[in-house]
Amino acid sequence: MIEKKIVGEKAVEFVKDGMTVGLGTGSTVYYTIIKLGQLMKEGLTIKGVPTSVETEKLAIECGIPLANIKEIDQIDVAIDGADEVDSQLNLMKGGGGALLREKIIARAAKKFIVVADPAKIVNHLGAFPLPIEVVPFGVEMTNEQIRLLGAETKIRYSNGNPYQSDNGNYIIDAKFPNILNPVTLEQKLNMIPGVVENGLFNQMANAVITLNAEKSVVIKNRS
Ligand SMILES: O=C[C@H](O)[C@H](O)[C@H](O)COP(=O)(O)O
Repeated sequence: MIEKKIVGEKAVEFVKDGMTVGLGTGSTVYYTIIKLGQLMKEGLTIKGVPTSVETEKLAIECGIPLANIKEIDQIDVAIDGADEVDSQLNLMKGGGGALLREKIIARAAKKFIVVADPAKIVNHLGAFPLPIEVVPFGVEMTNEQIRLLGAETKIRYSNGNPYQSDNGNYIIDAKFPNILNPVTLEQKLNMIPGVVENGLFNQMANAVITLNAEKSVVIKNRS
């Protein structure tokens, strides 16, 4: 999709020589990673910190050297996609199942930049089911606790088996009605035993790169 390519490529402007860069997961940041690979051939030097096995493979294919996660002293910028972005720049993420590593890297980064085609921009989060990473043990009980918060839930499946994240966990997709208070919901979900992390990234994005109605690139900064 051309919109994803435009916003994905624009994000490389936040990357400067010598930086350690958090590399998100998905079909939008894909274009950022490809572009960074091209720029490296022209002399840019960076190290990447991938948020998934899929992104790790892509970064290697693109010739981006990977930082050793145990030795990183700082991540200068992390760039990632989103499934939804609200007017406060709160995000819903995890459609691709990578939310846990993505959240760890985004939190550690000095700057977190989001690339989102215009279809991702919403007034309130919640049209997209919220991905929640849970440990496999007792998944039905964890699922029930999430349901009690008012969601319709589904354990995510892939090829007839529960989908497993890169961390060996399961994902529950939880359809809440409009999420009017994402901060409270994020906290409530993470208090449920068995929940590892959820896909609400509240007040984390420093900027969101998207397109306006005229298809021009706009950068929304969090106030
Ligand atoms: O787990 C996946 C990630 O949170 C993605 O960043 C998110 O799903 C957006 O992906 P895409 O750019 O493919 O729409």
